[in-house]
Amino acid sequence: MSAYQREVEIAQHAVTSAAVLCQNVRQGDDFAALAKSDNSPVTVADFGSQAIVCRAIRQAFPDDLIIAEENADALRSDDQAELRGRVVAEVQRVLPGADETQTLAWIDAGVSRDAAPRVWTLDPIDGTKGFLRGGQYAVALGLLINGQVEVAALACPALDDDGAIFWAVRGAGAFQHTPEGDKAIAVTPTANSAEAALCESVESGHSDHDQSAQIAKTLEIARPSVRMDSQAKYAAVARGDADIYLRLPTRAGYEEKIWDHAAGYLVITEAGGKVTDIEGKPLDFSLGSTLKNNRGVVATNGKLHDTVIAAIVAAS
Ligand SMILES: Nc1ncnc2c1ncn2[C@@H]1O[C@H](COP(=O)(O)O)[C@@H](OP(=O)(O)O)[C@H]1O
Ligand SMILES: [Mg+2]
Ligand SMILES: [Mg+2]
Ligand SMILES: [Mg+2]
Repeated sequence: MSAYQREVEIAQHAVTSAAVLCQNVRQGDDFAALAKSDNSPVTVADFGSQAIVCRAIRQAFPDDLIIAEENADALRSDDQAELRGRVVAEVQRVLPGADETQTLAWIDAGVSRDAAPRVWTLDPIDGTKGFLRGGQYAVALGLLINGQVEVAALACPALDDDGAIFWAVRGAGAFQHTPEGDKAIAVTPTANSAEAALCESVESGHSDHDQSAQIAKTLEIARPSVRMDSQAKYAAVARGDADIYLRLPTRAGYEEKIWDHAAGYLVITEAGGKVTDIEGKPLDFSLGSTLKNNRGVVATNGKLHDTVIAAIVAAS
């Protein structure tokens, strides 16, 4: 039996169920968002997905901690009774018999923020803006042991025709789930930056598009950059659809959240690629909920990594 076999099974199953909930919501006629205190959106599906995944982890590994993006505070308030009811109803479509008290408690199982020897990190919907605009989004789950990402499960429900599920175990490879079984995935062999495909966020507030255009020019990249929401970008590089993912800081002081990167990081790394910050420093997942020792993120097929970092240094 390979290491973390049970964790992989639970994680894959959890993100798959959560992806069903998200697609159910997206296929409905109303998936309006609530604005959080930082003005970013959160939807019925973000809450529902977090409930589904946290419940699965709680059941299988009752002692594990979970650092997840959302919490149930807003849902508990009297003026959000309607939203709360819709979240519970969506959870019940996937888990018949679930009640309101359980649903809110499952969501709040993800409120850990501190580092721990064994802790999961969950983004119930990464790319909520993509989810809302009909673009890409992901359900991203990672297991950190002593600050290292050991297990990842990444569901991209809007990728390909029927969605795609990726998973990885440190030292054991990265895989895409298919009806015929799990298929190992690998990055491209591209070593000439002029032939590379670059991807970045759709949101210019999340990653500097002007600077990436400048870097693409330095690297003589001929193709226009592919803009895509969520950690689907990590999956794209991991399976060779793209060669480079740039996430260039738009404002000083923003700390990247671990749930935005842990799963994608392991999937690319195990597919043969490389992930660092914009200075080429390894991402440090050992510091709690943010990557406070890093700035931005650069993911590549590995072969192009040093060239890309050099181009970023030259551009800044
Ligand atoms: N100023 C900023 N810089 C970088 N990332 C940011 C940001 N503000 C928000 N984000 C993050 O960007 C994520 C989406 O990434 P992308 O733009 O690649 O799709 C958001 O995840 P959520 O959608 O889970 O909130 C959010 O955590
Ligand atoms: Mg968010
Ligand atoms: Mg996110
Ligand atoms: Mg999110």
